[in-house]
Amino acid sequence: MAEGVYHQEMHISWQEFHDDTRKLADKLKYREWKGLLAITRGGLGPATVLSRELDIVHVDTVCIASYDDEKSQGELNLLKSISLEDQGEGWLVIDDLVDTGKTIRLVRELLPKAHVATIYAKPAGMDLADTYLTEVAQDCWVFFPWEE
Ligand SMILES: O=P(O)(O)OC[C@H]1O[C@H](OP(=O)(O)OP(=O)(O)O)[C@H](O)[C@@H]1O
Repeated sequence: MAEGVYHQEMHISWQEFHDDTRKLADKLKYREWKGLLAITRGGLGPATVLSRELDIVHVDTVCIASYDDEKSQGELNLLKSISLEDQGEGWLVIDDLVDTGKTIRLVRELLPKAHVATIYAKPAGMDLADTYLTEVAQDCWVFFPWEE
């Protein structure tokens, strides 16, 4: 593990990811969504499951890169933005994790009325997610199955 702010790690299996994303979907079934936006790349896996669970066919991406391989976050790089009517009202944005909240802050600037959901949330950024499933300690680095 890299030195610095991370002192623990958590490895999520494909089964755990699938189970957790279905539980997140249950929290999001209270309304119809106009569409689903995945924040790349971490939101792509959850978007596959959510689009089925919530029966959303209109799926698009907001492409943002930040962390490098050394677990340090560089400047956010907005590779593909999106423009929606009504400031994103009625749209669901999905990411795997909110950590510092920098990524979601940028998405909220683009789509202030969209509903932002993540499966996992760390304390520093959790208030920026409208819905999340599970809190993770700030000093824990999460490994997703698609990264192993
Ligand atoms: O709350 P923050 O501190 O902004 O961190 C969370 C973001 O970091 C990860 O993406 P990353 O930039 O590593 O890119 P990836 O999804 O391509 O792995 C994750 O998928 C979130 O998008």
